[in-house]
Amino acid sequence: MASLSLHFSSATPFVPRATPLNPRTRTRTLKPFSIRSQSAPVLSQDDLKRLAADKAVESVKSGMVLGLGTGSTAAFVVDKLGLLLSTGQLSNIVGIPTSKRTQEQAASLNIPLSTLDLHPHIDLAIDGADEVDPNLDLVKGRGGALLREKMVEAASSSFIVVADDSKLVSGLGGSGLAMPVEVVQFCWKYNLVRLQGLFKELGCEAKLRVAGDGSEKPYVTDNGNYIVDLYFKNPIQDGFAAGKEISAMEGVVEHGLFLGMATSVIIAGKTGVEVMTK
Ligand SMILES: O=C(CO)[C@H](O)[C@H](O)COP(=O)(O)O
Repeated sequence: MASLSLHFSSATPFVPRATPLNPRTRTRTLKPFSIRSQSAPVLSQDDLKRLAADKAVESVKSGMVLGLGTGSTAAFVVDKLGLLLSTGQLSNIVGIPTSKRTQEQAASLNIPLSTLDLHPHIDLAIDGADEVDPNLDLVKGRGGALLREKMVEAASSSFIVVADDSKLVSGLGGSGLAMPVEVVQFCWKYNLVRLQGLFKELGCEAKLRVAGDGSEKPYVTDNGNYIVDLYFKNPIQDGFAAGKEISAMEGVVEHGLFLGMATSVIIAGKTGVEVMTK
């Protein structure tokens, strides 16, 4: 894995510099930049998300078919695309949204939209993530859009992930937050119990996601399914094996392990923006 770092401050311009191979991670920082700085600005988490989003949108060219992700970071990407289209800095873009939420946001910004049926080959998808490990493998879907996200991102020639540095983990499932599995409504409890049993040794607790509107009603995805959230005490050792076993369960529609899919990950942290590539 290689990475590109942008260290920011209130001063400009960026000044290219060389970085050595990191012996611990065996990664090299590519095309790095440092900055003549006085003091670093204080950035909120939303600032970081926007920085990552803006950096990713630099890869968008007029005429592209784009996968539009879901979530608060992806929403900054959609906002920026809307702005660049409205000012004529981009043109002839077609967006394939990964959720009804994103579809509504993009439509409100006059971004032309289409579907995977009409555009089965996507040039570039940009989306957020819930966890990013050192191999650029991901957990996604805490926003509930994992099925459409996986379909759209799998159909994309490039997939750029945008996130703030709170999403970095050393092993997937290691954040202690949910790893979602989309299941059909029919006998969801049967699958919840089976999923929990599958990961017994990782101290897994499985919970049905609720709507979050104050009621105990289940959360229903854009595809009419439920989500079982898996909480792990210990990280998943072999994501591919885990994904295969989850997918083999009848009634499981999709899981939130996005393995070998990201072509690069843009991470914004308090000290800069890092672009990690394989
Ligand atoms: O997978 C997702 C939605 O299904 C999101 O990309 C993920 O949850 C990250 O969201 P956010 O940018 O709001 O932290």
